[in-house]
Amino acid sequence: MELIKDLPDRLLFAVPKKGRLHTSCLSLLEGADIQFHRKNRLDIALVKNLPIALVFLPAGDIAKFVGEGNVDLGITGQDMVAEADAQDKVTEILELGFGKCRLCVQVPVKNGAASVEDLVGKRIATSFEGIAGSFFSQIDTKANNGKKTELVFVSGSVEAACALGLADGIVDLVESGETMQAAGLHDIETILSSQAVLIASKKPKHPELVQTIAGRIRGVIAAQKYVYINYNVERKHLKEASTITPGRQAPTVSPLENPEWVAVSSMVLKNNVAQTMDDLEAIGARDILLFAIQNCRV
Ligand SMILES: Nc1ncnc2c1ncn2[C@@H]1O[C@H](COP(=O)(O)OP(=O)(O)OP(=O)(O)O)[C@@H](O)[C@H]1O
Ligand SMILES: O=P(O)(O)OC[C@H]1O[C@H](OP(=O)(O)OP(=O)(O)O)[C@H](O)[C@@H]1O
Ligand SMILES: [Mg+2]
Repeated sequence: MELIKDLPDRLLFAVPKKGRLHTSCLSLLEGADIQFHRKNRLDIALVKNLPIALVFLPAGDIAKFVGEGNVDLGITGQDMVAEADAQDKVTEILELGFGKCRLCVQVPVKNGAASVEDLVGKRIATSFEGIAGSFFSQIDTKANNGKKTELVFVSGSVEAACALGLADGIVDLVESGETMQAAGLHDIETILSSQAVLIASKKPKHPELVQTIAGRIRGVIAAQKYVYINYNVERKHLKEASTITPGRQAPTVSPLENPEWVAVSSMVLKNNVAQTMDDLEAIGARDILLFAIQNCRV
């Protein structure tokens, strides 16, 4: 009760209460120094060091709450935003780099349809009724043979539907493809690609705090993407070095006691860093050091 009384003054931030996005969201909140204690079974937690309350909701409902302005901020999948038909009702602030997957039309490998056009008039099992519905209504219209594809709603374990005789194809998420393959299915079309996103209400009640949190989370994401590199190189190779490590604005160049040499430091993308170090070595750079970035604002 004490808790509910406190809510009106706080920014409400919706976070998936379980499932695929939950753990990554918690580490993002930790990285952004959003401190809270969640009581057992309680879906609301007051943040200790900011006027925020976290609301733990099913990922599938978060776009709706943000879109209607019930909460100012939320984290969910882009697929969920599309399924809630909320793309125009929310502002997508930031892609978060986790929860990456594709929403695909899948059919049995053995004797399944060869294309989505072959599924016209047949049955499709899915938990994405909105997206699959508009996708197949377009396919039906194009086919123009009077047949309508039938959607069968299932809330989970969608891949089982074909083997159980419930459907001729499914629309569901694929990440590694393991679940799809294990069920004897393969994908014949990708409807959309998705990842987790930070979304905000179009009319937030606490616009300044939205910016503060967005800035913090942006910093955590950037820190995960970049590393900091430091090396010495002969001044005559500085131009090539600057091309290899251009940094976000420009590399920092510091003089050394030996005037023919300079020290260079720069932020570089983590996913390409081995190649970057190879390229630096190839132009004679020495003492190449790599540092993790704990947090940043860029
Ligand atoms: N295998 C996956 N790999 C990556 N991201 C995924 C995967 N499955 C789902 N997601 C992402 O996570 C979001 C939430 O999915 P999740 O499976 O946690 O919820 P759910 O299926 O509604 O509930 P639950 O599976 O807990 O009953 C999806 O909308 C999608 O954006
Ligand atoms: O390509 P993969 O890496 O195998 O991942 C895809 C699976 O992950 C999700 O299911 P989840 O585990 O959430 O189970 P659910 O069917 O109960 O939602 C999704 O619905 C797929 O079934
Ligand atoms: Mg799931």
